[in-house]
Amino acid sequence: MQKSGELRKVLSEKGVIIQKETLEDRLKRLVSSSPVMLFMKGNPDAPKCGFSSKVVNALKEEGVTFGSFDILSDEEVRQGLKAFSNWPTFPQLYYKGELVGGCDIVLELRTDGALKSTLSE
Ligand SMILES: N[C@@H](CCC(=O)N[C@@H](CS)C(=O)NCC(=O)O)C(=O)O
Repeated sequence: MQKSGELRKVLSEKGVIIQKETLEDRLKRLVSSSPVMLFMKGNPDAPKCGFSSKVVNALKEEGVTFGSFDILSDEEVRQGLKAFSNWPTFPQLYYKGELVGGCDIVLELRTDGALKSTLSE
C-alpha cells in the first residue's frame, strides 16, 4: 500500500500531471466519514452476511446512528482495510476513525451494556 501523504502522480491522456489520492488516504477518509462507521457486506437494509446483519441489529437496537460502506462493492477497500487495520474480516466497526472491532466484539460490548457509551464518548 502507498504511504499516507505520498501523492500519486499520473500522466493523464492530455499529458497533464494529475494527483491521485493514495489508497491509505482514501481509507483514512472513509473510516472517518461518519463518527460511527460500519464496513459490512451489503447494506443495513439488506446485509449479505450473518455477521454484518448481527452488528446492524445491535446498533439499531441501541439506537446508534451510523454510516456504512458495502465492501462487496469495492475490492480495493475490502483488501486495503484488512492491511490498514490489521484485521482480517468484516464487519469492521469504527468510532471516530478508530477500529472498535468486528461482530464478536460488538456483541460483547452490547452484552456488557457498554456499546452505546463506547460509541458516544
Ligand atoms: N469472528 C468474526 C466473524 C467475521 C468473519 O468471519 N467474516 C468473514 C466472513 S463474512 C470475512 O470477512 N472474511 C474475509 C472476507 O470476506 O474478505 C467477527 O467477530 O467479526
